[in-house]
Amino acid sequence: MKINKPKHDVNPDLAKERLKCNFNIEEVTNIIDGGKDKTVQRKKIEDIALNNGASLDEVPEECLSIKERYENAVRKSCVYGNLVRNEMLEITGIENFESPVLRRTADAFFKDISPFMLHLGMFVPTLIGQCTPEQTAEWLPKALDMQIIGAYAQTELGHGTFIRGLETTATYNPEKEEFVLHSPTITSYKWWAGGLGKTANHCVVMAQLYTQGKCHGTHLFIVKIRDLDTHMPLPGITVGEIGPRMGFSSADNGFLRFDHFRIPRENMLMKHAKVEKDGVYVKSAKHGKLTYGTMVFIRVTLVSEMSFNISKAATIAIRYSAVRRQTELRPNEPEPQILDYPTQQHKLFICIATAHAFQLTSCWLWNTFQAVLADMKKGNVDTLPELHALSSCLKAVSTSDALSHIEQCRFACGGHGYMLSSNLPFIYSFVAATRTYEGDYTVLLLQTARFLVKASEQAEAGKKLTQTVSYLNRTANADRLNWDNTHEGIIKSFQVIAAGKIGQCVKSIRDRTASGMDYEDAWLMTTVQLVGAAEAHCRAVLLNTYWSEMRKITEASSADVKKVMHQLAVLYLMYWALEKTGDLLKYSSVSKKDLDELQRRYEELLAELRPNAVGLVDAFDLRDEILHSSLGSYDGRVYERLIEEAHKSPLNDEPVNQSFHKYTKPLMLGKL
Ligand SMILES: CCCCCCCC/C=C\CCCCCCC/C=C/C(=O)SCCNC(=O)CCNC(=O)[C@H](O)C(C)(C)COP(=O)(O)OP(=O)(O)OC[C@H]1O[C@@H](n2cnc3c(N)ncnc32)[C@H](O)[C@@H]1OP(=O)(O)O
Ligand SMILES: Cc1cc2nc3c(=O)[nH]c(=O)nc-3n(C[C@H](O)[C@H](O)[C@H](O)COP(=O)(O)OP(=O)(O)OC[C@H]3O[C@@H](n4cnc5c(N)ncnc54)[C@H](O)[C@@H]3O)c2cc1C
Repeated sequence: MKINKPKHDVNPDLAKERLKCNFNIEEVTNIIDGGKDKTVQRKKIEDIALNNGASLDEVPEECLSIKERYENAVRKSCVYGNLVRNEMLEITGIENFESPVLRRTADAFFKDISPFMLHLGMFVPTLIGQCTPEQTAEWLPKALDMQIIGAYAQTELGHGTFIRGLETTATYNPEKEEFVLHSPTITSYKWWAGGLGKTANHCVVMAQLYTQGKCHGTHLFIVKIRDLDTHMPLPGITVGEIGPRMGFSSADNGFLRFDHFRIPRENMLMKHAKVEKDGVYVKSAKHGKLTYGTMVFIRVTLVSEMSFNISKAATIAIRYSAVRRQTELRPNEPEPQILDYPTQQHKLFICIATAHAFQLTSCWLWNTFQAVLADMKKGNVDTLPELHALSSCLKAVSTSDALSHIEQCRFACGGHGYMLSSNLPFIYSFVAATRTYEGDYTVLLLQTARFLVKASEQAEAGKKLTQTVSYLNRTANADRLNWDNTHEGIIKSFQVIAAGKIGQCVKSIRDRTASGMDYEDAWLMTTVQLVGAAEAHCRAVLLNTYWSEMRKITEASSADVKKVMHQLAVLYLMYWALEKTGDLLKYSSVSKKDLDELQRRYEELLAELRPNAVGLVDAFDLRDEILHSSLGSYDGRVYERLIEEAHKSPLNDEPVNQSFHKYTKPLMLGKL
């Protein structure tokens, strides 16, 4: 397999690691990609993206000023967007414009983020999901062809989570057949939308719809905010960038204020509800939350996005750990590779397993999402609540886990991991945002908890539940599970933990209402437990899905690949069992002896996986251009690259910085 042709000789330690690998790397790559043909397709697309010199930066992007960074990112986005439009979509098919493969190639162009990301990431999906056929015909081709560039402006300065509390108004005027968009307060400024500040000329806006003197709640509108020729903001629009932030530094997150800004009636996105010419409001949707569809879609895609980010961090940290040597174990012996330390393996091997767990779960979630869309096309919205509950908890837990694993990867690289040239800080700050955007962690787990409490009550009433909560039917009357030290036993114990926690929440709410509290207060008082219950449910889903999908997907694999994939999944089960020993002790008959045995097996498994660690991250097949890391390149020439990157610092442009003459010398001479 032709990958990552090294420019230099490979670091000898890394070369030795590759000889130790005892499975076929390409076979695992094919599994991750979803099949051999998909690997071939991905490589073809990567060649198109990466053989284009425009992705290269002469000066590292982090060394540029805010303006230069943005301008450079726009330059690269245009080249990249053009490649997507003219060459890559021909290979994936236009319907796959958001394929993870395209997403992956974007990383070769942007260490941080493209100002166009939200155009493809949210604006286009909103047009696809919220327009009537006529509206789709009007706007979608222009958006896909980049003739119009859009943002998704929902969040306001005063409200992000509570969508019903948004203040922007869209008031219908039947005489002119127009909506008037207005921002009535300072807190109603649209805030945060990616690409809105300087890049977009259109945006989708979430606003409270008023017609015939009545408010009908939040609806979506497409709004042209800038002149397409001059790019000047239109009269009635105040738009700008919100200022520097922790990450997302090469994009332009924006603010937007409307001053009685008029748009045609046809600009309301009318798939699920419409306003007739005379102002009559007509709702066609069978479910009240279909205007939130883009968020559900993005939550679903974020699970695969997290797998990708963990795989990048794990590749960097494991290759580095094979090269780095530190501390004598015994006098006069060579210092070991830090990858030989079990504590290092504990930090890192879970990252490989988690990347696989999230990848397989994301494929399964994607299929569930497609099935729900198909149901909805037939007018059946019954499966939506389960999808909402699933996508909410998987988004929350996958982003949160990804963040802590990526931080562990940085810790695993010691001081060098703190360097921007390692790329770990970029990956970390990018993923840090995902825990908040598209629904904050706690808020989304509480959405799942609502579903679980209802499901638990239905199980209690003897109703048969849907697949992801069917364990509540089986465990409704179980108190403590008899511990069974098998893989299936661990998965079952997580289902029992989830059932136990949900049951405890239901009991707390009931006890509180019985003692006179109203339901809202009883719910509020129980929210700490409810978040824990939803997390436990999510862990049960993740463990079960990873295990069963891994077994399915490796059915036809070679024995060595089957073995290593199996080892990773077992590691994942054991890691979480050991992380949650308190819960196991509470909800199962597990003993101290069982837990000691589990710990011993876990430590043995780390040692068994050790020879395959580099092979496993090579199987992610992340080209150097995508990794952007001085520590994680395929050739492992870590120290040479660190020195090379240091020389690129603008502070090294001259031997003496002018500040010496201006400030330091006068201070030294007492002349300041
Ligand atoms: C050219 C270069 C390009 C380069 C790259 C290209 C590739 C890019 C590809 C991919 C990358 C993608 C990147 C994405 C980047 C995203 C950036 C960030 C964007 C944003 O953040 S947008 C804003 C997101 N905002 C939120 O998520 C807000 C969170 N809040 C909510 O979702 C809701 O308000 C709520 C769920 C918390 C509560 O809503 P509400 O008050 O209205 O509802 P409730 O009363 O609580 O519930 C009532 C009822 O409804 C159910 N419900 C709620 N939501 C949904 C839903 N979405 N679907 C179905 N049902 C829902 C809820 O459970 C209740 O049910 P019950 O009554 O209990 O039955
Ligand atoms: C990098 C980035 C990009 C973004 N891009 C976009 C974009 O393109 N378009 C867009 O519209 N928005 C965007 N957002 C906004 C984002 O969607 C919101 O910030 C997010 O949904 C969280 O809402 P909030 O900021 O109002 O947080 P808040 O809701 O104010 O949360 C603050 C704290 O309060 C807690 N909290 C809030 N409500 C509850 C509750 N009911 N129960 C318990 N705890 C609660 C939360 O858990 C959190 O700890 C972006 C945000 C970021 C960081």
